[in-house]
Amino acid sequence: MAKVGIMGAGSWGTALSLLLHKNGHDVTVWSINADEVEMLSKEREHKSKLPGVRLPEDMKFTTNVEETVVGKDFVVLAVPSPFTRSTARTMAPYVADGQILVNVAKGIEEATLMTLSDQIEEEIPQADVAVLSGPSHAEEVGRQLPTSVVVGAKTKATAEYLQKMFMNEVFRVYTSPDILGIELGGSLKNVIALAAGMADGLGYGDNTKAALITRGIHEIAKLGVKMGGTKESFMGLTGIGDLIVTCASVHSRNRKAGYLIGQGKTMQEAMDEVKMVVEGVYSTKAAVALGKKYEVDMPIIEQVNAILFEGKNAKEAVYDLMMRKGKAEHTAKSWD
Ligand SMILES: NC(=O)C1=CN([C@@H]2O[C@H](COP(=O)(O)OP(=O)(O)OC[C@H]3O[C@@H](n4cnc5c(N)ncnc54)[C@H](OP(=O)(O)O)[C@@H]3O)[C@@H](O)[C@H]2O)C=CC1
Ligand SMILES: O=C(CO)COP(=O)(O)O
Repeated sequence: MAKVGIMGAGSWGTALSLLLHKNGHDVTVWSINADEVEMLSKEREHKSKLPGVRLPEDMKFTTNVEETVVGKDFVVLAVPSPFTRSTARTMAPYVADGQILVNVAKGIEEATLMTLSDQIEEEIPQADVAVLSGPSHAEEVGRQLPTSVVVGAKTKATAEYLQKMFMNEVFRVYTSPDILGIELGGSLKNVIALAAGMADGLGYGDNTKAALITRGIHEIAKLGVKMGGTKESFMGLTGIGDLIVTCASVHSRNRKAGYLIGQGKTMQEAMDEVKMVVEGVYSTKAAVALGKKYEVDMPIIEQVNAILFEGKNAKEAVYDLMMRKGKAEHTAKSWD
């Protein structure tokens, strides 16, 4: 049995707490919100974020960071990306040399263009930072529906240790050394999922969605490989796998927000209606900036940015995408 701390009691933190508890671990969950801690301690269910999922009586909830970090075999960071750095900073004094921290959030810091694991390392240099990502909606993990994800770590030993800690008969965990590729796939897919939702909101069909998914992963992989990620990660669970589930699932917050925007709501109205974090909104500007920095053309992501932040109409954005100059699908083979 391991001692585990979970930073964040949103839908993902709650679902992973239950999974780790079911695996026999001793679980302490932190939230910044005292009301949330009181509610979870009393009701043993997160009615607004993970309804219908019963949490065990011996799971501890607290607002105390020290209690969640000190003496734990590993700590999971499950706060939305805009709060990753501030949360890591509050944890830093309590993290031991070599203590394993697993980031499960998906985002890129807009101001620095840093991945979340890089931010955590900057704030907590003594930590052994790993990531867990893949197609894994909290609602389905909470209901124990078969799910497969990837753990990325700097050493094989840490990756295999975490694989053992998280894995069970309904949660299959693969390992990978490609932390960068995993994190880029997980954050950039949210931008494409917003686009897929917008297409649904506009009343477009399955053909449109298939095109967005296929050309979307093309954009993500082009940028990701140029930044140093491995192509296989973008073609795997943390790339195309997560992109498919986020573009298609009724559970996706990004798809839902995109749908509402496609129906004519503003970005703020859509975010307010979804009520949970819409990470793609935060990753879009960073994705555009990375595209510019690495000189990678990312037309879908650029159109999402124009819709979200420049007031462009979603229908007009689709028209502009369709009417770009004709081009070859890829350059892997030519007539020459
Ligand atoms: N939900 C899912 O299915 C999955 C989510 N993820 C990723 O996990 C991350 C967390 O998402 P999710 O659990 O869905 O988010 P939720 O919106 O469900 O929860 C967010 C949590 O963050 C808390 N919070 C608010 N402000 C702060 C702050 N300043 N510092 C720290 N915490 C704060 C919220 O508290 P309060 O309620 O008081 O606002 C809430 O408990 C995201 O990056 C997401 O992409 C990854 C895979 C699956
Ligand atoms: O990353 C996720 C599933 O793997 C969750 O996506 P959403 O944030 O769009 O719900």
